[in-house]
Amino acid sequence: MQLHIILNEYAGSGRGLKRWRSWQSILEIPYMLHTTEYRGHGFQIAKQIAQEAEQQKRPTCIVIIGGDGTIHEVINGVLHCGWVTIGVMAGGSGNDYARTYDTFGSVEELLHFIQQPARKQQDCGMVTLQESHAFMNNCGIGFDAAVAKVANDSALKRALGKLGFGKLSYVYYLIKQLFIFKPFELTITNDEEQHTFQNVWFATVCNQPYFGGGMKLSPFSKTDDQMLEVIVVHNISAIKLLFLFMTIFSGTHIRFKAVTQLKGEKFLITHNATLYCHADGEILTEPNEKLYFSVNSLSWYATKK
Ligand SMILES: Nc1ncnc2c1ncn2[C@@H]1O[C@H](COP(=O)(O)OP(=O)(O)OP(=O)(O)O)[C@@H](O)[C@H]1O
Repeated sequence: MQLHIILNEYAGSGRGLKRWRSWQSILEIPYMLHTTEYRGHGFQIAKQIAQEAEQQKRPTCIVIIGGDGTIHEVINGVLHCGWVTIGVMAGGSGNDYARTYDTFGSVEELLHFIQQPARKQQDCGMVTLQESHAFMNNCGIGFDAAVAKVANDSALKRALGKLGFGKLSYVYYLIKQLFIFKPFELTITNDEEQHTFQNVWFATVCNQPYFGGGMKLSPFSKTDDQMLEVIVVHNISAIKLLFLFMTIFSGTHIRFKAVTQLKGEKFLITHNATLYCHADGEILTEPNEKLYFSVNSLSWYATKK
């Protein structure tokens, strides 16, 4: 099995690079190292590796050292390539992928996989705006995407990240957005049924339970059931929303009236507001008044311990 490593040195404010350095000296098998040089580079590298694996019919493992954004890019590059298996060594800030999917915690675990490869076929969600994007964790519009957008663009996140407190910037921007964000009206069409919600803070479509660095937003989501769940948070004051966020860590928020959960293979979400949209925490820049969601069943392979 050919081994490629895709490293985002900047993930987790340098955590990815630190972990790779501790591995590098003891990884005594052949591998090819690719370092991402810009946003979107992970997709390009992975696509190239998948094309070569396909042409040469060669079993290939790509180990990603990075966070959810890098994983998102790489898996989008290898969808439907049966020759590639994705392994991850979590090196990001939020690491929601690593909370559900198997990851490598040591070089020994990676070597064991190379000797006896075991893998599992996984679903991903698809969101179509002008283009289609796959997401492994979740894709959402509204308040959470607005927080991600301002935090990711901020100098504060970079400064706190260097000190190891990157997550604090999200808390700061979350509280700030509570006073700025304007709830909106949203319609979800699912299996011929139409649901309209007023005063929506956010709507997130989930392929796995975790979101925002460990919040159990969609406790019943599974990555191999060919289904997606959408969580809508609506009709709640800003202060109560702050308390609701605290209950999301344990997954108990779904008991509240302000939280609606729908399950299906397909959803159409429409709105007329000006909103940000994210997929696995990466901001999508296309217009998003109409979002088509579907599940792309068993479309990629993850390593299995
Ligand atoms: N050399 C680079 N310079 C700038 N940005 C990069 C570079 N390489 C990758 N990126 C971008 O960095 C962003 C963040 O990466 P990633 O999500 O892996 O880390 P994180 O945000 O720390 O982790 P998490 O998403 O788990 O919180 C991604 O959008 C990725 O495209």
